[in-house]
Amino acid sequence: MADPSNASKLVLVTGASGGVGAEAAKHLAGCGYPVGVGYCRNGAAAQKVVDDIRERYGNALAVELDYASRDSIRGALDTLEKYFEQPVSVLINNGAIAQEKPFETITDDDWAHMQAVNLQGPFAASQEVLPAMRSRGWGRIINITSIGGQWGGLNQVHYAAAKAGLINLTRSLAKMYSREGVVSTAVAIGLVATEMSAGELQTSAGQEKVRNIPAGRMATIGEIAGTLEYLCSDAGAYLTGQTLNMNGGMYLG
Ligand SMILES: NC(=O)c1ccc[n+]([C@@H]2O[C@H](COP(=O)([O-])OP(=O)(O)OC[C@H]3O[C@@H](n4cnc5c(N)ncnc54)[C@H](O)[C@@H]3O)[C@@H](O)[C@H]2O)c1
Ligand SMILES: CC(C)C1=CC=C(C(=O)O)[C@@H](O)[C@H]1O
Repeated sequence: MADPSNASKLVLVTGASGGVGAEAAKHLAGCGYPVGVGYCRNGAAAQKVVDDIRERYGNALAVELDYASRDSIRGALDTLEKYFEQPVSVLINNGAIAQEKPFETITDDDWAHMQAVNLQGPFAASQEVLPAMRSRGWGRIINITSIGGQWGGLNQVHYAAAKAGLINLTRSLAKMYSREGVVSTAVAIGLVATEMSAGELQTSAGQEKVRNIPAGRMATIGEIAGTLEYLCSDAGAYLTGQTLNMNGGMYLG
């Protein structure tokens, strides 16, 4: 349900043209937050998310944001601040790439690009939003990470390493800024059916992985968005530096 006090808390969801990010953007708009819908390439899909939000809930704006470029991150934040007349109060670092390939064939460029998008991007975006959050004494940085970053990778070791880094970045941010009201958390997803997991889910190994999930199924994007709603709220203020395992029991660490 929409909370009127959320209107003064601008949310930016990166990589929100589809999948988890699009659902998160819509769900949080439904809670009364103004929402920046970040996209990297698919501007038309991001605009559809925005149109849907404007029709059903409130205000949203699509902004191009490529994690591989700090200028792009700065440009997106600038556009949002001008349009909504407030800085970003909730940053959801959701955008990411995946690349399935055997460890022996990962090149230096593959590794560097993976870290640039999946770890350096969230680092830079966090750095850029922090000054305004600190001066307001309220902020949320939520990093979408992966079970791969917890139990290690097999088919995408560089992805798993970047996602592990994101968990540690979350802890460091929490240690440094929670006292000032800027809370940092991570959500580690096990498996959810999106464009990212589509290839893996077509393989017999992927289907076996799903069969072995203790909950008996993958997460839904709605369940992940519901967790994000809690983390954005004031009720979630004391939950900082933690990684929430949205994995149906696949990993219990
Ligand atoms: N799908 C799964 O099973 C699964 C499992 C574990 C973790 N995750 C994580 O969930 C998050 C959402 O992924 P999804 O499953 O919705 O997949 P998705 O592929 O639909 O979404 C990823 C989004 O990131 C965007 N993106 C790609 N390159 C980018 C860049 N350079 N800068 C900014 N954004 C960029 C894409 O355009 C896309 O919109 C990701 O962080 C992913 O790592 C997903
Ligand atoms: C996307 C996700 C759950 C995932 C991460 C890491 C893998 C790996 O083998 O390195 C994949 O198996 C995949 O399940």
